[in-house]
Amino acid sequence: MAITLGPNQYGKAEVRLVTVNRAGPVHHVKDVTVSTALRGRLERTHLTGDNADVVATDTQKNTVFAFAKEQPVGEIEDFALRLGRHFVDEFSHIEQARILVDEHGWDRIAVDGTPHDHSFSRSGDERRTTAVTVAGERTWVVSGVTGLVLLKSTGSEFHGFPRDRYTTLAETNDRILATALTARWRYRSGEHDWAACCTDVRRILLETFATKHSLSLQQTLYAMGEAVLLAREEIAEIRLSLPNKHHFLVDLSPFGLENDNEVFYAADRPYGLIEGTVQRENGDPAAEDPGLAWHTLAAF
Ligand SMILES: O=c1[nH]c(=O)c2[nH]c(=O)[nH]c2[nH]1
Repeated sequence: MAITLGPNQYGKAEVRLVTVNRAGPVHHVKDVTVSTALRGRLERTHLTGDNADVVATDTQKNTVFAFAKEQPVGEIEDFALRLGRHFVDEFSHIEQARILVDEHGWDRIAVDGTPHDHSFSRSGDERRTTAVTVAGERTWVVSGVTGLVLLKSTGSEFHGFPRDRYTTLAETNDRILATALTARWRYRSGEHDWAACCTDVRRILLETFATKHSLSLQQTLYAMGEAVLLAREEIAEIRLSLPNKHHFLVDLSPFGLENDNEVFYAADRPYGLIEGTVQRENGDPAAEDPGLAWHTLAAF
């Protein structure tokens, strides 16, 4: 039986990088987590242990820090594109680089109502993300937000689903709808105003979640994605992952109390997980291989 090396990649995962711009008395902090992954002609190290083609993961990590000094990090998409291009251009046996960057937000602490020059509080769990793939001359940018925790206390129903002998869920015309949203959108090829687009996508996602009367989380998912694609020409497709953070009405009848949709048990797990892609019908002719933009390795 012949055995061969399948798809592979390697890199440094989760480099924690913080930069401080000290150009003036008002400091600016950039806090990111960077993962690099390189692919290419890497048979030699796997098959023989000859490391002549291996850009050490330690070197990859150092490159992240050096790049952050040589030029301001700027938008995470631009930083990832610079890093990815460097690895592919610098090393002939490296054919693809995949750079993931998550940005952690810091808010200025207000002192007597005035934003402080150099003191910050963490913005919360929400993060802006990007996944850049550089393959030869081509690049793909998939950006997103994750950890966006949302809740609406009414305006959500769920009924009409099939009932079999295992079904116990009550139909409802008024429930809490809550989620911790992850959205990732693939840009059409080209340079875009990454920050402005991200801000607008986030606004659209929130406004649609708030205003769309929901008959299912699936319907809400589609409405959110559709609204983004209608508003932002530069986005080819958007993928959404919406855990259904169930809020169960507590039975207060043992205590002689009526629960008028006011007291809930917020369950931790299990949770429904609703995921989907919203895309343009005629595809994105600019992207020859959109799959490359998304995947890690099939096996992982
Ligand atoms: O919006 C929902 N979609 C489902 O598929 C589902 N399934 C379930 O039990 N509750 C819900 N809610």
